Amino acid sequence: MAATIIDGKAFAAEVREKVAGHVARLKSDHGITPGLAVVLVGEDPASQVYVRSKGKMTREVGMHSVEHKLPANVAQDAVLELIDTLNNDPEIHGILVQLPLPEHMDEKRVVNAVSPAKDVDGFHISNVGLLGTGQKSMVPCTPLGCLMMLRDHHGDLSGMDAVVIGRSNIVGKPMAQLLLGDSCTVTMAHSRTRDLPDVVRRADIVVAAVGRPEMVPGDWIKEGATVIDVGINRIEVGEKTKLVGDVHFDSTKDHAGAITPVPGGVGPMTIACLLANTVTACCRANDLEEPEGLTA
Ligand SMILES: Nc1nc(=O)c2c([nH]1)NC[C@@H]1CN(c3ccc(C(=O)N[C@@H](CCC(=O)O)C(=O)O)cc3)C=[N+]21
Repeated sequence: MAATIIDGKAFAAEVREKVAGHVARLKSDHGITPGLAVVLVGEDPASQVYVRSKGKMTREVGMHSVEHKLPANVAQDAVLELIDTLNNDPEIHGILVQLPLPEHMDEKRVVNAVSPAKDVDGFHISNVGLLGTGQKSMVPCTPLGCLMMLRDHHGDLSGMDAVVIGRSNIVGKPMAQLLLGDSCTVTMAHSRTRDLPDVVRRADIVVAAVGRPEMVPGDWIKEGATVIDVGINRIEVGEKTKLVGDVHFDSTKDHAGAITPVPGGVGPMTIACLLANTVTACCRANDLEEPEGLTA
């Protein structure tokens, strides 16, 4: 059976439209404009592209958008100072520090300097702990976007067998927590997992988040399973480059139940969830009821 292609691009546009509605309501009813600050250190061209598209979409939904670009050789203390200023700025409800940071910086220290209430990436240890204990938190954007697509496709995920491939702090681990929260039976697989193909073959839901182009072949995927491909890998094909996921799409698309494409799957949802998290943070900061369906 041919898989349903889960259109992350269209879904993300719907999420952004919902966000725009809440932004309009916050402005008209409360005189509040949600604000997002993005901090970019260094000149990595790929990072610059993401930051630009984030800024554009932030403005499109009517939010206040600020970008801080710092040179790669900036002192860590200057970044910490900027974060402190943003933490205390009442017009800013969300702060994102683009990762990775240059080598000379202590990434944990910088990430944990962001006020947990404004931590729209959900990377601060307080938010990690809250998510891990099932308490209200800021939820990392990529796993949140994956969860939204899974809920939309399946409704209830309860009792489903989910395998997450990849154990990163930004995707794999929080993804597993969210799936557990929705009562899946969760297996975390990684580079040392024995018999990875057989582990993946059990899964009703496969989330691939390893960052290795097309490493999951179609014959690892159970007939009818749902495949969420988090990988965004740029590979060379002859003279050109193209984007591929962590899953080999062509060998999977004919027997999976559903699959997210790359591009146009998880990526656009990640940005939409960043905007959703900013609205959520803004509502919480102002003791207003937060929108339904935009958080875990
Ligand atoms: N603190 C932090 N938070 C992040 O969320 C974060 C980060 N740092 N560092 C960099 C990565 C990367 N990232 C992407 C988001 C959307 C697309 C996206 O929308 N991609 C398009 C394709 C874009 C293209 O054509 O290049 C797609 O998949 O359809 C890609 C990559 C967020 N990141």
